[in-house]
Amino acid sequence: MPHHSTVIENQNSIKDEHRTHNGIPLRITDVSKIYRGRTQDVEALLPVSLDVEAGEFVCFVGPSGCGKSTLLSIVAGLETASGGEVQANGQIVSGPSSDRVLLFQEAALFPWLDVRGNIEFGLRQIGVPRQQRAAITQHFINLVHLTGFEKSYIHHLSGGMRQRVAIARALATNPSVLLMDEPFGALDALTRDRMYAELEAIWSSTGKTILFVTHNVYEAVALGGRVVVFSPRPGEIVRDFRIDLPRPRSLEDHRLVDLSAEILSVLKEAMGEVPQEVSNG
Ligand SMILES: Nc1ncnc2c1ncn2[C@@H]1O[C@H](COP(=O)(O)OP(=O)(O)OP(=O)(O)O)[C@@H](O)[C@H]1O
Repeated sequence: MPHHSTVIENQNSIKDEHRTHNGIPLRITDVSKIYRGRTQDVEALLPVSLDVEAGEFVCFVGPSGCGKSTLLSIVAGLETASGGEVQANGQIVSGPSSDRVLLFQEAALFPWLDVRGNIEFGLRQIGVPRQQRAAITQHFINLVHLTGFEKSYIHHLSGGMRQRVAIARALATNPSVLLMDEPFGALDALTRDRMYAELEAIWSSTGKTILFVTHNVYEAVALGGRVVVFSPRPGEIVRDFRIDLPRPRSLEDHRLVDLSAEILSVLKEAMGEVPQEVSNG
């Protein structure tokens, strides 16, 4: 269980620990998945292997139905693998853990609680004393730029603000891994662009390990230190790109745009589409 009294004071040392300690908090080894149905089975994932280092930001891109969400759920411990295993900090994952938090497109917040109540919910569950709870909650409200909205109810917030509440709630219990399944998929383009900058800043300041699923190659390149490309179902990894663009990233950076185009053409090739430039050349 994370040590909550240190969450705020040691924010920097937590970050340093993640950065300097080059451990492998996530090791995915030959993980495959077949959903067994009454009439037919669905082969969702072929054996997939991936090591993720502490503090890495890894994006998964691939066509709809290629098993990205399935893999994320297996890492979260919410779904069991048909073959292979996931290790988190050296332990085989056999169920959910407060150290690996999953966030979805629908922020899944409690409508009967205000922003503060939502963010402190998890802290209450694990018995963090009131005063400490209040301090940790306020810290994360400030971090996601919701200062002044502590008493707002969820239905009064925009989609982007809801996602920020969800991120703050996930961070409050100090997990080492955030698993994000298309968290910005339902947002308008402008809000989405703002959320990229916010998430990048949050990641930089907290040093969390992030696995981020998206359909959107541009989003993956804007955020990820790695972009892992999946083939169509049954999904397997076709490429693992390192993205060395400087941070904070500018969405107008032509290198970002060029790299997105390159990865998109790899994705299209995996989908059996011949990229335009290639067919013309
Ligand atoms: N519980 C389930 N039972 C049966 N089949 C499932 C189940 N969950 C997912 N599938 C199937 O497994 C395949 C992979 O699904 P998954 O949601 O992991 O893909 P995805 O890449 O995340 O897709 P999307 O980007 O559309 O969310 C799909 O064909 C899906 O229909």
